[in-house]
Amino acid sequence: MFDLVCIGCGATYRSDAVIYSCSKCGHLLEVRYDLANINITRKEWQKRPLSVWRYHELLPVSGSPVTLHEGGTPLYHLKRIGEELGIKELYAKHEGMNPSGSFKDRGMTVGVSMALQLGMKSVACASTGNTSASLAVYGAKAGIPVIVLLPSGKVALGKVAQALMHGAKVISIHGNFDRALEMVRDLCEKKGIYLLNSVNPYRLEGQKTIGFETIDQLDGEVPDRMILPVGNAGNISAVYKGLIELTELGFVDHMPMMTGIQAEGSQPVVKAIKENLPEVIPEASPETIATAIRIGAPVNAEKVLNAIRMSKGTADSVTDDEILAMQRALAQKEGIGVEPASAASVAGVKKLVEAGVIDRDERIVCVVTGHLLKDPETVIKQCAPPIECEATLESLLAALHL
Ligand SMILES: Cc1ncc(COP(=O)(O)O)c(C=O)c1O
Repeated sequence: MFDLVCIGCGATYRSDAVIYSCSKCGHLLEVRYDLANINITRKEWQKRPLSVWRYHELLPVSGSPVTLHEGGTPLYHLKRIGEELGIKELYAKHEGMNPSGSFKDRGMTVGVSMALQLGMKSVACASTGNTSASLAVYGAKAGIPVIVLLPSGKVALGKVAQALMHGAKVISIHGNFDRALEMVRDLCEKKGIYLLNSVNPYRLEGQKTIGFETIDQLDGEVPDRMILPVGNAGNISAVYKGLIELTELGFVDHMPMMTGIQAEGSQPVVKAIKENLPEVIPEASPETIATAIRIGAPVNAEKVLNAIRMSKGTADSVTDDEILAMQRALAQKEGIGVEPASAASVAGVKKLVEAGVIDRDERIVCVVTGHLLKDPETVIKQCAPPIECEATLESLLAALHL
């Protein structure tokens, strides 16, 4: 039903090969379906519950998946922030509402299911946090051992807590994420462990369903623009790929402009887009409060440049202050709690609208990628502490100035 195809030279690999990049030219692989033989209509999809698995005809898993009911996340209309920015149709797809609190679950339900399908006995990843939390959760559900490599001291507390509690072997590397990824790739190759970073083409298959759901939630309408925070650039590339499949199936007739937002201190993709470079030049020391996107050498560089350029989208960066201000705005004006990296997408809208790059008439969907509680330390630092109060009504009234 599908092949693994090299995005560089077009070499084709069997679907049961354990392989992450082309053995001939080294480029990344992607899953290609025989779309002419996919017998499904959008109407039939819509009869099923909104979830990753609504779209199983366009996913590689053949048996029962390892699932915790991922996907089916809300698409919120950002009325107040939209009004302030003069945009009528501004939406947030809240991926923090997945089982482990981030979009990674969409990738892991598919990735871990494929690990079992391929007969793998253990799985591993490097992570800025959410990937490790999600892999720990799905590894636990599948009953296979999980190894995760984290950049020491640079992972938000909630994510480390999840990886530990769900039973992963957690290794704290004295180096950044990019180095941890190199190490885990070597480890997996040498020890026959299944790699579940976003170089794994199956993970991206799960993540592409963000785009499918968005279109279903907009009653079949394609947003003018989809905006995502970009780190390793897997998610934006995945959503683009999925929407291309929908156009090839004739389910939609055009593509949204794919727009990537990075943090100012970690913006190799933005630089490549703005300077029209043929490739992304890695940054050696990325830095941002949004630790989830603190990545200097995105592995999906080639895919993201193609997604942004082919869809006539763009990329821009936002400062840490802009990220935190939008995190507070989402929490306090919309009731939507997201972690800093997620707020980057909406902060990017504000910047691009004010700069006149985004038209106020556009229908815009921001993907907010992870839940507020992932990074409690950054939250606490921004908020005044609770008011201490004696256990009497008098003290309470005084504390409330009433
Ligand atoms: C919350 C959050 N947002 C965005 C991203 C970036 O996604 P990608 O690496 O696919 O670009 C990540 C990646 O870890 C993340 O955890």
